[in-house]
Amino acid sequence: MTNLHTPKAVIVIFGATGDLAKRKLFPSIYKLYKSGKIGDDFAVVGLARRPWTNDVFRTNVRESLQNALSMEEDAEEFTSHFYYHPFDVTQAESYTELNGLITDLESTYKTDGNRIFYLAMAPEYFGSIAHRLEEYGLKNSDGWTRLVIEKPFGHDLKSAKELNKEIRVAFNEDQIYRIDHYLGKEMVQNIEVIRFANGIFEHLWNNRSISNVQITSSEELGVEERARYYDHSGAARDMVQNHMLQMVALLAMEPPIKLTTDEIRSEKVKALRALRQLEPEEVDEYFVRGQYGKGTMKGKELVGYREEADELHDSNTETFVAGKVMIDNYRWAGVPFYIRTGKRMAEKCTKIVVEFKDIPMNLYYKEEAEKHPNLLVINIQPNEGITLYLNAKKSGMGSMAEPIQLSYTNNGVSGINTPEAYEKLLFDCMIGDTTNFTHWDEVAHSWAFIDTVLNRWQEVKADFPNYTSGSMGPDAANQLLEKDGFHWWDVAKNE
Ligand SMILES: NC(=O)C1=CN([C@@H]2O[C@H](COP(=O)(O)OP(=O)(O)OC[C@H]3O[C@@H](n4cnc5c(N)ncnc54)[C@H](OP(=O)(O)O)[C@@H]3O)[C@@H](O)[C@H]2O)C=CC1
Ligand SMILES: O=C1O[C@H](COP(=O)(O)O)[C@@H](O)[C@H](O)[C@H]1O
Repeated sequence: MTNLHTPKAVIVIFGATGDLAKRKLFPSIYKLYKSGKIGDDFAVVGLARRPWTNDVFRTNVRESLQNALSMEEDAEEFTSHFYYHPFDVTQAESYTELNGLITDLESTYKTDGNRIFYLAMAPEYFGSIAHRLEEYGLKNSDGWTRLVIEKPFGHDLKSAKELNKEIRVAFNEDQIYRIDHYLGKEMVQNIEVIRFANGIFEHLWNNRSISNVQITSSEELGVEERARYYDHSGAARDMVQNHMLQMVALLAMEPPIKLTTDEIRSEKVKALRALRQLEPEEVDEYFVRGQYGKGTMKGKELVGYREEADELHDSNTETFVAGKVMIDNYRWAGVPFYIRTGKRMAEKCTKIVVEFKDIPMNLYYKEEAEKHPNLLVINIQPNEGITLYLNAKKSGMGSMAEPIQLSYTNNGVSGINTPEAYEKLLFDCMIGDTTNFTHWDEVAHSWAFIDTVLNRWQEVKADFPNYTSGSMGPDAANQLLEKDGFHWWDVAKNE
């Protein structure tokens, strides 16, 4: 299966017995293998403390493939590339042994000394692992070495800076792959193409033609098994600082002069630099937080966030955020970007609605009729596609108009939680393409923006719970738009 162009590497997964490895990473590597994107010149080393053997690990990998991909077929050959090494990241001697194991595998699998260190572990270990990889010579191979870091990258700007400093002692910026899995989603990657490969949009993509942009990423799931992590994080850190602001950057950036990593990242950074920094007293005007209470979804009674686990009984953590983000530059002055994300909402859906300004005089609708501005809807998940909302003449007599839709559905429609995004990002990492990973400057600007909101929220206790499970969040999220004369477009997710 190997050909000259398939990348070769030993992939070392720190935290290989954990949830992320099982749900996302193993299925992604398998899909790359099955599609021939990676050949036979690879090995995966799984690290974690529990005393597993290679056989136990391989069984675990097979189970993960069965669960994630509902596959029946035997994956014996694939899993033979997987090796398990009991390992405590806090123990120095572990690293020397690991180096020996990797070196042996490099000669067995002819991976040219290429090494990926994937940190699928709690973030408090990121800095020390990077440091020890350097200290114990694991970076001194004949090939390239890359460090993949999961989120969260810090808890605020200060801690993110400290973490970055620690990592940068051992790795250069171009060796660091900070994962934001939204950047691996097909339709998120499509934002750039829709914008810059279509003359009709680029002319209109500014404050003269667009009245507002709405980005929603709603989840039906609650906090699940992640109460410890989530309660320390909350929706602003978990979703807004990274995924939501990355989507804002892609929608707002200027066209890159070339499709190179540096040019694209530099345009995204410029957009993030232009985010209007709020004064603490402005936060309540621009941002709304929420926490889910009990409710019903699809006929099932659900408990509130505070009842999900004992330690959450008086939690002040937000499970919902809506915000108005302003971008103070020539293109976007005066155009609000509304963002909204939360858990236990009515549906699992991520979509972007670009609302165009009304024409000055519309003779084709009755004066009192509801307005039908043109909308461009980018459906990111669960279904993938674009819909353009236009107005056309009602068939028959007269000249009255009616709203119509032009829709494109992506053929590669994927279900929720498929490993697709990780598959693409892992491959990008193997071929050394950092475009769809977040550069430090993007992380820093996003934290600087969100820190103000979080600091304000820390000062003032919220009146939680304030939305029902199965709803679209607190009323205040609707009022945020209503006071500007807009409303959230409830466009169906299939369109
Ligand atoms: N799960 C998800 O859907 C997502 C996770 N992430 C991020 O991915 C990372 C991992 O998350 P997740 O898989 O959910 O976490 P888990 O808690 O499920 O897994 C943690 C892993 O770390 C290992 N581990 C813990 N302490 C040590 C140690 N001292 N030495 C060696 N191994 C250790 C555990 O194994 P053992 O106990 O055997 O040592 C386990 O394999 C986190 O940064 C998270 O924020 C990001 C997005 C989504
Ligand atoms: O990063 C995260 O994302 C998921 C939502 O991802 P999606 O691909 O299913 O939209 C979210 O559930 C999780 O809390 C967060 O850490």
